[in-house]
Amino acid sequence: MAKRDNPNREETIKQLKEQIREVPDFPIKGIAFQDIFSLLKSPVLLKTVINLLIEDAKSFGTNVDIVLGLDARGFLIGPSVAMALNAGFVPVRKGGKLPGDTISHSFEKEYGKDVFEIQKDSIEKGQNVLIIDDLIATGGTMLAACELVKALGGNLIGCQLMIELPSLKGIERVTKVFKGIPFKVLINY
Ligand SMILES: O=P(O)(O)OC[C@H]1O[C@H](OP(=O)(O)OP(=O)(O)O)[C@H](O)[C@@H]1O
Ligand SMILES: Nc1ncnc2[nH]cnc12
Repeated sequence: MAKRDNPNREETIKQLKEQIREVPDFPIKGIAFQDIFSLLKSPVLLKTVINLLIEDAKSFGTNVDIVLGLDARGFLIGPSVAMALNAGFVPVRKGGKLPGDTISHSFEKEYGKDVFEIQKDSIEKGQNVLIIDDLIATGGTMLAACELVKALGGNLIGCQLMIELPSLKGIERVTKVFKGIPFKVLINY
């Protein structure tokens, strides 16, 4: 959407950012944790942030078949965006949570190691997939999700975030591997 269609966008994003609480030394020492729950508890701001994410998702300009949400905070926003795009929702879950045949990918994030899983039949070959999560820090999490989409033969059309921590260069890391993949971010730090 062109800037003139939503002249208050920048101001609104600034207001959203002000409501995200920073918690020092969580979950481990040295991490400045950006807590989105201090924003989502407001009925007005919840609606605002979801509507802006929907606006961003539509601006990828490609028909999306599947919105892929990342465990767990990606689940808070993914289904609303999927509904607005008339797309389906598929979860990527932490290890051992999904029934049936799955594939997995290990990764490292800002504050530890983890493993992601996806159900083998959740994406059909060639389906257009948009990945959504609340935040990108080092990019380890998003990179793992991109690898899972690739392994299932999905057509990755983009990655969408509510928040980017640019100093950790996560987008740079992902786009080095998945060249040319577009990113959309609502709030930068
Ligand atoms: O860019 P990275 O350094 O990989 O970090 C980003 C990831 O870290 C957080 O998830 P977390 O694993 O804490 O899970 P949660 O959503 O269950 O809280 C966040 O929601 C992202 O998914
Ligand atoms: N600094 C941070 N705040 C919130 N979630 C995160 N995930 C990874 N790094 C994070």
